[in-house]
Formats: sequence, structure tokens, C-alpha cells
Amino acid sequence: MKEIHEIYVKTHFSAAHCLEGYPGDCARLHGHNWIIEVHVRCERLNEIGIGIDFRDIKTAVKEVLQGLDHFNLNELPAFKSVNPTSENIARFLYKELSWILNADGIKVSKVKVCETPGAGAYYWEEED
Ligand SMILES: Nc1nc2c(c(=O)[nH]1)N=C([C@H](O)[C@H](O)COP(=O)(O)OP(=O)(O)OP(=O)(O)O)CN2
Ligand SMILES: [Zn+2]
Repeated sequence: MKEIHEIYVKTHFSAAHCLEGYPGDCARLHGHNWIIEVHVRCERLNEIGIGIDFRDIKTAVKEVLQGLDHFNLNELPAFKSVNPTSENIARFLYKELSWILNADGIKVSKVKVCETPGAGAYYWEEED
């Protein structure tokens, strides 16, 4: 049996977006305070009982969110060819954060993105 620890950090960023092709008011430019949760799966704890330091996750998240915070997401290269939906933002964050955080026994396991407290999207990857 493997013992797994999942460590997470919750934060937010503010930005504008519109959803091209959306049949309704979300096709117009509007803003959200997106709420983000980043989950990191750890197979081991260090000698003081830490899988990955919350601070390391927060630093990485801050670095990546700097590229989104207070921008019009539709104008960013990451969302030139895909709409900045919660789904696509979660995929973008997962991939960027995986580059930074993944290490031996440490893996970004999922990212949750919410536009409102009650609605959002998770993204994670699985082997085929
Ligand atoms: N699966 C998804 N559905 C929708 C997304 C999305 O990213 N993924 N996004 C939107 C729009 O961005 C919209 O602005 C958000 O809609 P909604 O959650 O309904 O937010 P409201 O502020 O309009 O909330 P109310 O509950 O209607 O007041 C739409 N769908
Ligand atoms: Zn929206």
C-alpha cells in the first residue's frame, strides 16, 4: 500500500474575459475574481513531516498568476486559440505549475478553478 498526501493551496486572481461563441451575456467582456485551488500529490514526507512546503506552492502559483492577474485573458497568448473558460484556465495552470513543481515523488495532481463560489472546473491528467 502506498501512503499518499495531497497538499493544497487556495488563492484567487482577478481578470476580464469573454467567451467567444457563447450563446448569451458571457460573450461580452466581463470580469471575475477566479478562485484557484492547486493540489499536489506527495509520496513521501521529509524529516519534519512536510510533503511539499505550502510556501513553495504559493510561490509557484504567484509566479504563474502574475501572467493572468488584471489582464484581459482573451488577449494573452495562452488563450488566443482557446476560450478562457474555467476548464481551459485550469488546464493552463496545471501545465505551467507541473513544470515548476513536479519532482521525484511530487506531482501536481489537480487544479480547480471557480468563477463563482458555486461553479467551477477541475483539470487533471491520467495515463491512457
Ligand atoms: N463549464 C463552464 N460554463 C461556463 C463558464 C465556464 O468557464 N465553464 N463560464 C461562464 C461565464 O464565464 C460566466 O461569466 C459565468 O457564468 P455563471 O457561473 O452563471 O456566473 P454568474 O455571475 O452569471 O452567476 P449567476 O449565478 O448566474 O448570478 C458561463 N458558463
Ligand atoms: Zn465569465
